[in-house]
Amino acid sequence: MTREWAADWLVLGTQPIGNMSFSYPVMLDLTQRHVAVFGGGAVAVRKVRALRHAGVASIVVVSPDFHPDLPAEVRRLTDIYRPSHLEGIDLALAVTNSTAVNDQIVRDCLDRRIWVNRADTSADLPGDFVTPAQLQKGPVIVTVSAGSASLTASIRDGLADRWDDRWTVLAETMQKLRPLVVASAHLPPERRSEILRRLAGDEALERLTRDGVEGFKTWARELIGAVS
Ligand SMILES: C[C@@]1(CC(=O)O)c2cc3[nH]c(cc4nc(cc5[nH]c(cc(n2)[C@H]1CCC(=O)O)[C@@](C)(CC(=O)O)[C@@H]5CCC(=O)O)C(CC(=O)O)=C4CCC(=O)O)c(CCC(=O)O)c3CC(=O)O
Ligand SMILES: NC(=O)C1=CN([C@@H]2O[C@H](COP(=O)(O)OP(=O)(O)OC[C@H]3O[C@@H](n4cnc5c(N)ncnc54)[C@H](O)[C@@H]3O)[C@@H](O)[C@H]2O)C=CC1
Repeated sequence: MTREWAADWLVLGTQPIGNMSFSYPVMLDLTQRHVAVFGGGAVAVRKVRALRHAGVASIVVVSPDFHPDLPAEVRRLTDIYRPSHLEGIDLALAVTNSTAVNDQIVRDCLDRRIWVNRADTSADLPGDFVTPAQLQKGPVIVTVSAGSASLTASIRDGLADRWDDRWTVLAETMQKLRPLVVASAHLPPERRSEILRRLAGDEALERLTRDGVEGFKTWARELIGAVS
């Protein structure tokens, strides 16, 4: 009896959690893009902070009221959502506390081919993307999407605890050295690939452990210098 119940539970457990149709990860450059956020509550505050951190060209928040923590620099439009607010917008976030309004925003964005996120969930009108949890370590951004906000954040925190600080040093070094390797036009492509692999591989990690950051950087410069 217990085993049958357990088996049923396991079968249920294989169903997708939440809406897992958001399955194509991208990293967006929004520095030339115009974003509209509909709703001015706590979720808007979090999303606006992340957008500002990403250097978005312009953000407008449209809402009848605004949370006190909403960044002061962001443009505010005291109004309820209207389709005319979508003019000139590249990306929209439907974060009002009304399912019907969020539905309408998603519909209007689909009609206009504007990419849209919604903070609540809907099977019929899910929008185009969800915002994952993120962990930033120097130039490295790790994102997590698990189909449940709390699980997503918890996995992100688990990854943060397991972060190897040597990866941050590798990424910072690679940011400087990769352009030099790529610009070495006289090097055969396979040699360039080999150098880039060595700068990112186990040997690089071992050098960092053994020789410290400065020793590693000297090795990396020599590796490039020897062939350029
Ligand atoms: C589908 C998605 C849509 C989207 O927003 O894109 C969505 C939906 C919903 N979130 C809800 C609740 C909460 N979400 C958070 C926090 C975060 N939520 C984020 C993403 C997403 N949330 C997308 C899925 C991402 C994925 O899994 O792939 C994070 C990762 C990124 C971000 O948005 O910044 C950010 C991490 C912040 C961090 O960095 O720690 C907190 C905690 C807090 O507020 O402090 C709570 C309260 C606690 C709880 O309930 O878990 C509810 C129920 C609302 C209700 O009760 O009605 C819904 C609706 C529903 O599930 O139906
Ligand atoms: N994705 C996520 O991480 C989370 C999502 N949620 C969902 O997001 C929704 C919003 O959450 P909160 O910001 O905490 O709610 P909130 O109640 O603090 O804010 C909602 C905002 O929407 C505005 N609004 C209402 N009707 C509007 C309209 N027609 N046009 C423009 N703005 C309008 C309100 O005036 C208010 O400023 C919740 O109802 C919930 O479904 C909630 C928590 C986390």
